[in-house]
Amino acid sequence: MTAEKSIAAVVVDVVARGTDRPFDYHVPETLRDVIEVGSRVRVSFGHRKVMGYVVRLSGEASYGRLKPILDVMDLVPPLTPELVDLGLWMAETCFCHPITALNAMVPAVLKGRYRRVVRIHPRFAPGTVLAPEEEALIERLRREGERPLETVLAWPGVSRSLIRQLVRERRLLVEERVGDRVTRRRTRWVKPAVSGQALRRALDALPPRALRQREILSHFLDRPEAVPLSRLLASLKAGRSSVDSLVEKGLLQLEEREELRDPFAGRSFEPTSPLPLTPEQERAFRAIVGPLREGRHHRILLHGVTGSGKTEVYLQAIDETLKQGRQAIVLVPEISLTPQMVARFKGRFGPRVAVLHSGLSGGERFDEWRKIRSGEVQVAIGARSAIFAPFSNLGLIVIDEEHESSYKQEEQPKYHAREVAFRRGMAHRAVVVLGTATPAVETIHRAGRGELERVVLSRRVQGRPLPRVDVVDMREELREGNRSIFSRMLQEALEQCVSRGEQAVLFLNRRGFSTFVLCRSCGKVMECPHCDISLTFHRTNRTLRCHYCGYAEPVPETCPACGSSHIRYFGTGTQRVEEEIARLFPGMRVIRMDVDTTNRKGAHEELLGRFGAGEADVLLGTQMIAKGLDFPRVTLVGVIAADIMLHLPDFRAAERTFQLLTQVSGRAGRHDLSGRVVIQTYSPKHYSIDLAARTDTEAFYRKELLSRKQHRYPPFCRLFTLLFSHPDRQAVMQAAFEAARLLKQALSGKAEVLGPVPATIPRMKDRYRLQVFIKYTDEDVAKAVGKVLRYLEERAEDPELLVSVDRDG
Ligand SMILES: Nc1ncnc2c1ncn2[C@@H]1O[C@H](COP(=O)(O)OP(=O)(O)OP(=O)(O)O)[C@@H](O)[C@H]1O
Ligand SMILES: [Zn+2]
Ligand SMILES: [Zn+2]
Repeated sequence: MTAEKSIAAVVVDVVARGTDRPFDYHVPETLRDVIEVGSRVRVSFGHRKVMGYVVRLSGEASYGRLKPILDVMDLVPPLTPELVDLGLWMAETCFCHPITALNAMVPAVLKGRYRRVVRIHPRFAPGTVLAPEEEALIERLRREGERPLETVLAWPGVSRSLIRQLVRERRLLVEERVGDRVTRRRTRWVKPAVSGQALRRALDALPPRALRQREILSHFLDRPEAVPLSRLLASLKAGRSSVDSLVEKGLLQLEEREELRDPFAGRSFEPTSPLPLTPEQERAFRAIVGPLREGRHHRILLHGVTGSGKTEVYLQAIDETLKQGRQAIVLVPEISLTPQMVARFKGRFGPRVAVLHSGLSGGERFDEWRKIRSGEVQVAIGARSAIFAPFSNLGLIVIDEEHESSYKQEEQPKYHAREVAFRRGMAHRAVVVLGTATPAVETIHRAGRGELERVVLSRRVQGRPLPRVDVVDMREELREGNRSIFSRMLQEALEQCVSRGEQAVLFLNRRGFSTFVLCRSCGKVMECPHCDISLTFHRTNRTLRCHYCGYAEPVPETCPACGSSHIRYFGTGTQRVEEEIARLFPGMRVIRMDVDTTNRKGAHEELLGRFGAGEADVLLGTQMIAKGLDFPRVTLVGVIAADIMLHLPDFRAAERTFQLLTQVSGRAGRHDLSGRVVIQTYSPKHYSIDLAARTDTEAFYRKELLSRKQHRYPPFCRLFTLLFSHPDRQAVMQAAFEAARLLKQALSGKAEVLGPVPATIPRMKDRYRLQVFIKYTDEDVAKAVGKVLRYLEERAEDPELLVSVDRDG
């Protein structure tokens, strides 16, 4: 009986006011066997046909007459019921449309694609008189069948008005088709079409000069199983025609098979076996597998210093997970999804691992995802969105470098992978492990309150010491007449390191260095005409670009404000440092890694490979080299300017600085050679820098928590940031002040409403931007905020007004 599947609640692929709830559809008898919660379906919505996801199946309708589900799009639903549930929860907690949340969980190629097709009207009246161009169009459509509208419009003599005319006369139909962008890779295979005996007879009957055909038949006599056509032809040096004639004779047959793309095809990974664990690692391992074996949801913070062997613990815990027939997800920040990291997982688990990273093509990503959905692989490793890997029996979720800000998505749905992991962990009774040397302040706070178990790895493996860290006060350097980017201490250390034949990593925070263009006569800084932000200088093609809207202009010869020709422009920070190294240390070999040198596919990997092979003395780079790297010959780490991030208007500035410095320092002396770190700064006394240098993690978290408590910031409250934007300054002011007033009224006594104040970038893409902050602890506030926003949206009726909501803590 499938009567309980007669009604489907569908979230449709339409983002508009009023569509943020499921709509009921009737499930025709014929589709009841295939439809499931999580299925993608085609439905009519208004006068359109759209894609949607089934979020509930039942036997009762909320309305009398319902429109039918037109089609179920996949044999296996892309979402599991658990993921559907997760999506609806995300929509609610992230203030986004359910469809936005559901779409975020499937590969991009499955998202709806809509196109219009032209075909001949089924009730086309023959015998009517047609103009020659009409005749030609109809004739061609009759031959070729239904064609996309754009294609038809490109045919000679066809215009929009001609089509409109024929549609009105009921000779043509223009229809909307809903599909996706899925492409499948197919290959041709050949196999015998007859028995071995028949093949033998055919072989005997072939004339001796039909050499290739004889060879092909002998091949199948020895090995009757199917082979890819191209492989057969290559191995026998035969041409396609020989196979074709055997197919024509009915001896062989061709078939198409679908092949899953393998982004790592043809690459071998050195197999590795589990290492004997250190006592600390052993304790961490037991903390994980205990609840894993009991099938109990549990949360663990694995707080281990850099180089303490966290990854080995993950690997062995995953091994245990697989032994129990369950699956594991490992999240790593995109930038540390390095070839080294991938090799460690592939080396241990081989083809049981799917890797999801942004370098894959849409098709490759889809295929990796299907291997997960079908159970062909049991481990998924990837960046943030891999948290949605559609496993059905998760045992373990690992989030490596859990403090990384990239785990929070910046666009809708604005989810945090950590919160999603906890929710999935509960649903599957899985263990969630957050691993890092520098936990997020909120994670430490949660551990302190017993919401997570904290397990510490306090030592590097094999008794390797943590590197010695020196802090250099750059103000002092200037006072003593050193105007170089390099302090004397860093210069000396670099020189010594390289002369010993060892390697150095120099780290530069990209934001820190002047990349803008300045007039030295009047002080004007070149700014984007659409955003209140200075333009960035790009040396390679000598342009000024806006990193927010993409605006570009050539570098001016003279100042647009005063006409002076004393224009000073700076290369990107890393380029400047590279030049300085060339000046100070002629002959030193440098590999530069920044957005400019790594935007080509595979460049990242290639540069790291060359550094690992000893082709350079210095690796110079931005954030992207801060973590995950493990090179035995690196003994010096230099931080060019540590305090840049401290001055960002962000309550996490100190936390981020501490984390970054600790992580970069961790790159030095990880193997037999001992390491050294030099941190250059203008604020050596700041606790985030001082305590990072002294590796006094506990003191840092104590101090930071105290400061957050005093200033009332997360984790001691939760924070909403509402961003209002509009092309008109007056309109945005009005909306933001009105919202703040309403919110203060609605939340009085329950939350603190601050603002509106101009956003950090007060104008972007020609839109003025204001922010309102809400600090609260009471969960009901979230609902009230949602209500006020909806009210404002509905009342404003101004399509130009955009409000975005961001939740923190
Ligand atoms: N039990 C062990 N015995 C010997 N070597 C080990 C052991 N565990 C890990 N190692 C080695 O120690 C090095 C550091 O380990 P790993 O990279 O796992 O540390 P980590 O804590 O993940 O580091 P980070 O957070 O700094 O990236 C690696 O080269 C690893 O192979
Ligand atoms: Zn000027
Ligand atoms: Zn701009």
